[in-house]
Amino acid sequence: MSRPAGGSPVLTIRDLGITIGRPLVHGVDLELRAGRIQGLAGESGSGKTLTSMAVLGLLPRTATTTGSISLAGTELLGLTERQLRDVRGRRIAMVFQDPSASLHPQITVGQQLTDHVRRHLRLGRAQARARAVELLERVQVPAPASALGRYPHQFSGGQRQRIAIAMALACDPEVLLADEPTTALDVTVQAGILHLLREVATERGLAVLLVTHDLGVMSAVADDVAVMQQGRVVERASRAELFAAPQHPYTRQLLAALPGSSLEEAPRGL
Ligand SMILES: Nc1ncnc2c1ncn2[C@@H]1O[C@H](COP(=O)(O)OP(=O)(O)OP(=O)(O)O)[C@@H](O)[C@H]1O
Repeated sequence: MSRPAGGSPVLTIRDLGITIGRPLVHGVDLELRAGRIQGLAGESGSGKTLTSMAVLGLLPRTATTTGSISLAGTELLGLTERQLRDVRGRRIAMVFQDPSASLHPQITVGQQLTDHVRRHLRLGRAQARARAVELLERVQVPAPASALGRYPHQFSGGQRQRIAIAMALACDPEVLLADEPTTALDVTVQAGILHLLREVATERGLAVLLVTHDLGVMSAVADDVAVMQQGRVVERASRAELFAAPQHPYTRQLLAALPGSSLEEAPRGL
């Protein structure tokens, strides 16, 4: 598949509004670019997950949306469920906080990976198996060929998240949505997963949206960061700018909460 050049826009969100009973997300603009990691930060309830669910067409039926979400020129808002199924998993993949959300507990890892690539890429059995081994190798799961015969619970949490990333990469998507992908993991394991996301984004020209409440995670890998508060983007900047000179009081407050932050003296309760 031909890939957009590094840095070119892949997914554009314009003036996104989401209402579920009441307005919850207001006028969000975001641009995901090939090979770059766009961070979306903000405290619990600020609208990060709703924004990424809108991209996947996974909002509750009672939700109404306004604005535009465009994937390489195709408008996603308003697609039928059938059309969305073609986009989801194949062109836009996702990784969640809990890898179990993407892995079936009673089906071997090999079966899940090969089913996924056979369904979406129409590969034969042997080709699908070769692709599964290659994917597990890429995400550095040890002994990939024998890993195919094991069940998700036979792996550690960090390895399970690597397998979930392999599933996400299986169909060579253009966009990866990662919602709190390291929140459930030990700190030592977190760094490895973030490093892997960084590598695959760069080598595959993948446009990544990294949703997290944790600015420590953000500072490790995001190229650009948008900060949400109460359903709005209140600040956007490159990672370097955001951490060196946060402009919005809410961003300063989030940064001050980081352990070892030099902003610990920043005003609170804003
Ligand atoms: N299905 C729903 N029906 C009604 N309100 C919802 C629904 N889903 C989310 N909300 C509300 O929308 C707001 C934003 O939620 P969202 O899950 O996007 O926040 P978040 O920033 O991702 O937080 P968290 O990190 O806790 O997931 C919250 O006030 C939440 O209560």
